[in-house]
Amino acid sequence: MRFGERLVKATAAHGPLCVGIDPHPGLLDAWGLPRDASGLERFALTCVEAFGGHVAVVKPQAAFFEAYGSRGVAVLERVVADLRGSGTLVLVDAKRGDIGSTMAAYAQAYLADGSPLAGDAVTLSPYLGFGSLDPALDAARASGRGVFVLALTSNPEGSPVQRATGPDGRSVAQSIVDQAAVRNAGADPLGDVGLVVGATVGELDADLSDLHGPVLAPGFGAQGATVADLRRVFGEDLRGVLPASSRDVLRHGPDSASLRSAARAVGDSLGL
Ligand SMILES: O=C(O)c1cc(=O)[nH]c(=O)n1[C@@H]1O[C@H](COP(=O)(O)O)[C@@H](O)[C@H]1O
Repeated sequence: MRFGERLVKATAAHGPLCVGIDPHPGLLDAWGLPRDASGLERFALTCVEAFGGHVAVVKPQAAFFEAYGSRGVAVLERVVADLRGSGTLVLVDAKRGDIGSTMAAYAQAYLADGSPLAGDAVTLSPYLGFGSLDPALDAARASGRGVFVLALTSNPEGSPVQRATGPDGRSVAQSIVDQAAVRNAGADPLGDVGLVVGATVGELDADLSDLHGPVLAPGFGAQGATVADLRRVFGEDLRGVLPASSRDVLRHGPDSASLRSAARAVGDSLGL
């Protein structure tokens, strides 16, 4: 089954919340874990126990694993495998983007069957040009996976770049939306090329109505965005929008039952 179809099924069963696994060093401290690969492993596997099979999508943030070298990457591989085994969709947040020929290697790592880092989808950065992502988009299509391309990010530094106007009068963000929409054309109910639009971005000034793809909306919780902000950004119809939260849920650890009920409470607060 294609990624878009699996996502629709997963959100129908569990609601649209995407929970992030972001093992910040400060969170390891707060959970009473050492700042090393063993602490990382305990943290990550507790998250797997808490969320696996209980939320639609889990998003491990690759940088926090890479920080511990090969042992950290091995933990990420285990997280990907265990979550997929539990039936939860895994969005590996690696924000990859490179010239096309190198992009093919990233696509092999994150989007090909048999690769230990390949979850169900990966985040991509389009700032070497949307077309440079083609090898990843092709690989995702071939293996039934998905991608989430940064369009309007949640950080304030993104805005001058992403809202800049190109020679054709469209904003950079709108041209990313439009190119993703071309890839999703004809997909029903949801295509496999998603976008990232921060819940904190305020006025959207981009038209998502032809996207036919999912939208990851990070910034919910710790970065200050609320349910009202989600509605301000996306309007009343939040179909296809996946609000994402990491620290606001993870601060309820290390008890896995408390983490799970925090995720449920945040999910319920969305009223979706
Ligand atoms: O692609 C992302 O996930 C992402 C895009 C964006 O615009 N802003 C953003 O915060 N993120 C990620 O979403 C997570 C947010 O974490 P919290 O602020 O703790 O909820 C981090 O892993 C960020 O890297």
